[in-house]
Amino acid sequence: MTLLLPSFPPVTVSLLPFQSSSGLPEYIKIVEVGPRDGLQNEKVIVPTDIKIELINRLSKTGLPAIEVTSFVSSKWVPQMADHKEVMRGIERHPGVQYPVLTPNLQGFHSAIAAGATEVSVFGAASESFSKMNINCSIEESIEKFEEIAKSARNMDIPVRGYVSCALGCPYEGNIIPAKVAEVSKRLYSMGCYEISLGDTIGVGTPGSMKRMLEAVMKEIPLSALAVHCHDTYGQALANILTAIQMGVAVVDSSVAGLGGCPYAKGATGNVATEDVIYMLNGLGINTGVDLYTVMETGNFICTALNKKTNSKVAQASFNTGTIH
Ligand SMILES: CC(C)(COP(=O)([O-])OP(=O)([O-])OC[C@H]1O[C@@H](n2cnc3c(N)ncnc32)[C@H](O)[C@@H]1OP(=O)([O-])[O-])[C@@H](O)C(=O)NCCC(=O)NCCSC(=O)C[C@@](C)(O)CC(=O)[O-]
Repeated sequence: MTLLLPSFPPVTVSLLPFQSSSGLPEYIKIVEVGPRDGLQNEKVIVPTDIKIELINRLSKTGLPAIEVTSFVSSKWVPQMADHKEVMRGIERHPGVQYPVLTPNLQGFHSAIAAGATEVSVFGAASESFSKMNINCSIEESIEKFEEIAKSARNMDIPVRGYVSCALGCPYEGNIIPAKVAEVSKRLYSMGCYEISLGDTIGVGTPGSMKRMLEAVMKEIPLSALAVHCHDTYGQALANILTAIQMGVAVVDSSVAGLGGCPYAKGATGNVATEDVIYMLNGLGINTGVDLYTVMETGNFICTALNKKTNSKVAQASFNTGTIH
């Protein structure tokens, strides 16, 4: 596949582990969700070899975690039907985590059989969204996640937990921070090592992010929190900055800003990994990720999908042929 990237010198990513703006984390872990969240909503089925190549390229960027696929029903999310092939086909790089989504024990067992070494359960702070997304109530979902957590513990498999609709729901609108804190606490108590707070439909603002995090931080250590922002209303970077100013040091993002949830109509892509890295580089925060290689990878997948990147940084770099 020909890369259309203009020829500019590889960007020098500043890796300054001890130099960060006052009060901000020195290192931010980026969890790349492009191969899963980024692709799950694509209408045309992406060939399995493209998905595998996307993940292999992302593995060479310095990203510490890449969400690979979902072990969900292919009737619900046809794009993820090749989960086994993708999981088995990727090259695994030392030091990179490759989590996959598992909604129930059936998905967990298939994931482990296909070679998964980390799983994520995905709950919600909205009853309606839980029902629409995984066909059960929040309470029923917790029971299913507890079964996964128990099996995972016995097998030494780390479990990450998502809480969707942390800043708003496509069906119920406003979600109170106390509900987000309650669901987060239950996931954390069952053994999820990290709770990723999802602004599923990208309606949050720095104000609502701050109020929600204040509530969750009363229940869960800051070190176990991540934010997962969609950019529907153009607030994602501002929301992430708010979260990291409050001490959150794990950020989910998607290469080229791909993404959207099939059960959250109208929600656009996740915040672009390129844009997050650019902002963090500017703040002197170390991510260990090479921006230029991520941009090349974004170009690869956008070419394969025949779509324009949602990353403002990649767009600006293509337009000007340079990067700052
Ligand atoms: C959870 C289910 C499966 C329940 O779906 P269900 O219909 O209630 O399941 P069931 O247990 O009644 O079983 C019905 C059929 O599904 C099969 N089945 C049952 N479980 C599995 C499984 N794990 N893998 C494969 N197949 C499965 C099962 O074998 C059976 O097959 P049949 O006998 O009819 O042929 C369904 O609702 C589902 O697959 N939902 C997927 C939802 C999804 O993937 N949403 C997108 C990800 S969440 C997200 O994007 C948000 C996030 C994480 O990014 C954060 C944010 O932005 O907020």
